[in-house]
Amino acid sequence: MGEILVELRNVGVAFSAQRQLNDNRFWALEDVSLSLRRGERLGVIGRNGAGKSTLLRVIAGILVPDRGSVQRAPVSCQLLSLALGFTPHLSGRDNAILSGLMLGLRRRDIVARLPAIREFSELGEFFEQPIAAYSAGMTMRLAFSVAIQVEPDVLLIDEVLAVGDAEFQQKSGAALRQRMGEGHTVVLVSHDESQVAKLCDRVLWVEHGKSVLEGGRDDVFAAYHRDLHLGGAAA
Ligand SMILES: Nc1ncnc2c1ncn2[C@@H]1O[C@H](COP(=O)(O)OP(=O)(O)OP(=O)(O)O)[C@@H](O)[C@H]1O
Repeated sequence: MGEILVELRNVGVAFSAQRQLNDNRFWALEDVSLSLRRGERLGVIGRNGAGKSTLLRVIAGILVPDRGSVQRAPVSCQLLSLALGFTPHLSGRDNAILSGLMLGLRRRDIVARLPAIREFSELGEFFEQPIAAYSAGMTMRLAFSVAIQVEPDVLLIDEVLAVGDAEFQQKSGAALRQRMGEGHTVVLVSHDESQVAKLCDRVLWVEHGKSVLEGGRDDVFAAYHRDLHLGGAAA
């Protein structure tokens, strides 16, 4: 087994906006523990609002938990999410450079990869346009192209693969499988079970901010389906 890259112990995250509305703090994550090892392909499943995106942000180091602990080896983590990351008034090219810089690459190394990023994204002239003009699908193409070329140690994917058209979905899925085959570490949040089944071997099921079950893909899916069938007894 690979070394542990990120370890979460009994992590909880409360959001301040909802904290101010009433005295009961709202815990988007209540108690999640997880060890992510090098080369692992982990899927995260759970119903809407279960805390999956919040969990990815904790793994990425964007959110600092309000309780519990996070230990991270010195690795670069990139979060692919439509909800954050890009600066709207900058072009695709400049956003790609910024993303690379934030991942710790040297500017000249990022610049050397720009042609490949542009080509993979298939954005053409839009690559030079402010991304405020992009559709959700185009933003996803840019984010995915940067991630696949910049090669973070840990790639965290939040529901973005479903946004592209069928052709780009196939291409990004193939690139991801190749990346995974090379031993890269990936965490994928998705409601698309076939996507998770294709790309991940281990699955974490999260419900109401708590980890319910973590293990082999088939076992966790079987338990999740039993629970859905019973109307959410585990939740
Ligand atoms: N910035 C925020 N401020 C306040 N509440 C938030 C914030 N982000 C998330 N939440 C709340 O935390 C809970 C968990 O949200 P999260 O987005 O992590 O769930 P999810 O499992 O990814 O959901 P989905 O499957 O619908 O994308 C939800 O109730 C959500 O409304």
